[in-house]
Amino acid sequence: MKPPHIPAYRSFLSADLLAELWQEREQVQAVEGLRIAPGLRGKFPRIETDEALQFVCELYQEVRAELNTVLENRIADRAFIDRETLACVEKNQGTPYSSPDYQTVIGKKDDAGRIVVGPLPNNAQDLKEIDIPEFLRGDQVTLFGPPDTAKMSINAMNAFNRVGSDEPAIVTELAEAAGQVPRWGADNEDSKTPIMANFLQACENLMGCFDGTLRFEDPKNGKVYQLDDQGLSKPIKRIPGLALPDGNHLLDGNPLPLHLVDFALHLWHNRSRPEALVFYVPKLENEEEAAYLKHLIDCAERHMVAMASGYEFGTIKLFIVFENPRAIFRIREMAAVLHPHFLGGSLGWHDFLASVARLFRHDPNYRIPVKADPNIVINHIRESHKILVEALAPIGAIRIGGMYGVLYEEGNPLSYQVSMVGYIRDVTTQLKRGLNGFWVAHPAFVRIGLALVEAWRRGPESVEKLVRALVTDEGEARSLLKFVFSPDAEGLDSSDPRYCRSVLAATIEVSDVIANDDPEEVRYNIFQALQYICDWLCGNGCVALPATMKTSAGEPVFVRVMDDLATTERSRWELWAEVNHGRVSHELFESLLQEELGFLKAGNDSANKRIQVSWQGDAAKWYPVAAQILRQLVTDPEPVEFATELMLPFTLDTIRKSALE
Ligand SMILES: CC(=O)SCCNC(=O)CCNC(=O)[C@H](O)C(C)(C)COP(=O)(O)OP(=O)(O)OC[C@H]1O[C@@H](n2cnc3c(N)ncnc32)[C@H](O)[C@@H]1OP(=O)(O)O
Ligand SMILES: O=CC(=O)O
Repeated sequence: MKPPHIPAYRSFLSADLLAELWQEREQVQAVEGLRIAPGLRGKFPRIETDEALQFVCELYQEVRAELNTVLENRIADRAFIDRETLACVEKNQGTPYSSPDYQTVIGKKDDAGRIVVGPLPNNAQDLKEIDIPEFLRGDQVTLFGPPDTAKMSINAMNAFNRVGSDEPAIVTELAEAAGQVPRWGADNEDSKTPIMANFLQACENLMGCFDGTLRFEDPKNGKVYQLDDQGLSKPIKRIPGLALPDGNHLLDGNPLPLHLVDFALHLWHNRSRPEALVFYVPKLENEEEAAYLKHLIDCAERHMVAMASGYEFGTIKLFIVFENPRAIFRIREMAAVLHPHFLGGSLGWHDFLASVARLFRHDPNYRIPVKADPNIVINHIRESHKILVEALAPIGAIRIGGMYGVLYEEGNPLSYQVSMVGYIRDVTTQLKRGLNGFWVAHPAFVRIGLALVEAWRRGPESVEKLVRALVTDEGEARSLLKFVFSPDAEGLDSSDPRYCRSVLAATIEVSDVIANDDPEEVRYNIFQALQYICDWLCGNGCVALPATMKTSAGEPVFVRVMDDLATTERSRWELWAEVNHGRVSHELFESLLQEELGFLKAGNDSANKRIQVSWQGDAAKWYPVAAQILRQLVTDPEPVEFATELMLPFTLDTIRKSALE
């Protein structure tokens, strides 16, 4: 038997499973050695053409050795991080967590002399000025969402024109006067269940967005969805991270890389539209990984130029999501490697905190900020935003903040108010830091976001007028305005020995919102993760889960919180740390898991605890699987790095069919 092309993929798809898949996949006559899941080509003949598949496979052959090196390095680097962290735990005996002498893996060198986590001593090399294409200049108010359905894609494209019936006049005035259109982060990553049909449908929907033909008639109510004539969002496609294989396209028995399949199919079909060739790249870790990406793009563009279609080198443009704790210290190096494709980057907090928690998993003193903390962006993502701006502003690159995900309940004024207060706090904080934009989860926040940026540009009078229109309670508005016009929270100076830890939000001893091991916090994380994983298994990678927040007077208010794979990874690493460092017993975890499963199964909502993902239909079959996956994620002493290592097989048709029988 031949060795696998990319052994790291075996942790997602076992050798036995791959052998089975290989037998049932259908041979593509035009491409030697390529087999595809039955039915896919028939369903998506426009996408899965012979020529496109030929291009995917040639590109893969050119880059696979380098990709393999990157993924093998990740494994070696994880092992180094874990070994060093355990050694630090020994050395730190008796040293308080807040002490400047407290040691971590940051700055430590491996046998090859590489600093695995942390800044390089000499990262001031000259960077070239970034040339932002005309169509991407301006404010970067970005709606995210999966392009899997035509309806959602059209709604995302038309977000600017979605004017609520009760939109305040000042929002209308500012949003229109801004002269900007939203961006749309067309997400093929954390808000999506990676079922191949979803990717191919998304590819087709995006083509329809670019050529203006996408249309949908909702069979439920006859409503027709089509693209507006003006004000359309600019789509930027987020491809999956490097770690994931694609079990649907197998070359000589090996799964192709999912990011490569998604990237190459999109490029192939949109090669004559430069506006379509802008991508968000998630979960990249350092300049070595950026070099792989550069190689992939160089090879891909060589093919494009050779086809003599007028294609120019450098057309592909990239935003990097600096959400990995290693990447945040290497922004300049990554920008340099990715020239001339690099446009800028974003930094949210969900994935960032989840991967920081993974990094520090063996340090029992490390505590992740709790999800309910309303000040995460303000207090914990402060230094990382500062680093992003300091690295990118001098070269004119675009810097984008993170996602605001607290949605209001329609028709509930208090819920609207609480959601707006959080939104305005996060947005104005990010604008104070010099960011050019941010992400939102739902179209209802797009025009308000554009209006906020325009008001900020105009000055305090406009900001106050807008805030008062959005937050009508006098007390709330007053304290919000005080916050908005105060300077940003103080951070640590970069000469402080704890600075790099503070960049990673790794300085918190106990959350002032709720302790991580409080049974209510544990219960919340279980309740959230069970519903999310179940919904993911059903095929919906993003869901708004019910939650309660408080007004500034302490009154509980019902809201909906955007949950995706990143927020669920955050929850499970928090649970893992509490259980594995012995602050929450296995028995307590298991009994809360059983109670939450019982609550979900009984389906009895209460006033302050509502169920979003009902135990019905397919979900009834997936809930027990979700519970087993969560148990494994939380209690395994050597947990998988990505939850998808356990979940990916459930995206494959054969396994889905037998699970649902
Ligand atoms: C941490 C990270 O990685 S962030 C990036 C990943 N996360 C995301 O991309 C978030 C994407 N957001 C979403 O998927 C959705 O907004 C959810 C799941 C959170 C909520 O969805 P729903 O509960 O269906 O929202 P709701 O019922 O309020 O939708 C109202 C309308 O807005 C539309 N809508 C809601 N969210 C979006 C969106 N993100 N893009 C486009 N349209 C949307 C719906 O299609 C619906 O349209 P309709 O009025 O024509 O029927
Ligand atoms: O990817 C974005 C995040 O907030 O995580």
